[in-house]
Amino acid sequence: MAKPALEAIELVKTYRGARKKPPLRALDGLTFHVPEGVVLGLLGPNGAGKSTTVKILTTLSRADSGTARVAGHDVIRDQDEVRRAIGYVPQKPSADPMATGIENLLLSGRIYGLSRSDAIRRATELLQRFGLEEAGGRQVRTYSGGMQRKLDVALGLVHRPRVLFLDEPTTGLDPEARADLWIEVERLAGEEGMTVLLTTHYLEEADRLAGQLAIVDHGKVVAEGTPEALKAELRGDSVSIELVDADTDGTVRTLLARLPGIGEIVVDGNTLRARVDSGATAVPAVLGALEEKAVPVTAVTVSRPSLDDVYLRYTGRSFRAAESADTEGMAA
Ligand SMILES: Nc1ncnc2c1ncn2[C@@H]1O[C@H](COP(=O)(O)OP(=O)(O)OP(=O)(O)O)[C@@H](O)[C@H]1O
Repeated sequence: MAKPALEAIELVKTYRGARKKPPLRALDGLTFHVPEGVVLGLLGPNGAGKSTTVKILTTLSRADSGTARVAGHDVIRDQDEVRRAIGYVPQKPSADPMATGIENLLLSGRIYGLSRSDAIRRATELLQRFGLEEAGGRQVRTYSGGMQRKLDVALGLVHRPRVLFLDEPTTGLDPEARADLWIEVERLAGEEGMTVLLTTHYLEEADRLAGQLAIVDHGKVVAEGTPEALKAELRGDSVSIELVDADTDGTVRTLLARLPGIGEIVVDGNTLRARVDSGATAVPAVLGALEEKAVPVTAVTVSRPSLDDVYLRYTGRSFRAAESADTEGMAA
């Protein structure tokens, strides 16, 4: 088997609680192994522990326990080797907004020890590759969000790293800019054999880009595999029922649970989701039962298993519910 380019073994990280709050265990035995040339997607809602993992693997933070290796180097013992082997594109923009695109790239190249002429060559090459040739001479503050993000990724590539870390690379981008970056990430892994660790809370992004997907929940990897394999493990169909009124007393849930071939019923506001052996036979039965009890329904949809269903299976809640629960938690 090929040597893993990335390894995280039983990582634990606890943050001290702010002002009388209890300590927070951000990572709770997180483990994964990624072969060279693979895009690992770390998928999880806000607060799942994705950024903490990236910080530990990029030597910016230390785990309380566990080990991690990047390109064969230990993140504690061989920090310099790890830093040389990696490119890191943080969540927040990293380019100097007052400098031009080319100035940012040149500075980065010089910091990584390239000669002036090599730095110019590399900067020109990267501007071209990311379609930023024309904008290269302009101050970065005049760039669109998508252009800034492309420059951030270009900055992470100046020294030709073997492993690239992209922390939520497309958050806040419009669909077109997101699609552009997806193509670029695919090219890096496909044509250049680069190993990429990408964190995301977009199911669609994980589905499209991840050669290997790790679903992270409460600081642990709860499911791992290719998106296709994870979806294929779920047999049958998913049924989603939109009710006019939320099922606050659980009547509808109980009603559905009695029907044959229906399981894993989850209530999410006005929506009930369930797994069924066959959508074609389950839907008439569901509609009949609801009609009998005069429960008004807005819509019923049947779909093949999605990553959201995979998430639901392994965490017991839908991805959307996990995201909004976390946002509420943060606001409290
Ligand atoms: N420096 C810190 N001090 C205290 N708590 C922290 C710190 N950094 C992260 N946390 C907490 O640790 C948990 C995991 O955070 P982390 O940023 O790793 O999650 P994430 O999955 O990357 O989320 P997001 O998608 O929002 O970036 C969260 O509850 C977060 O509030």
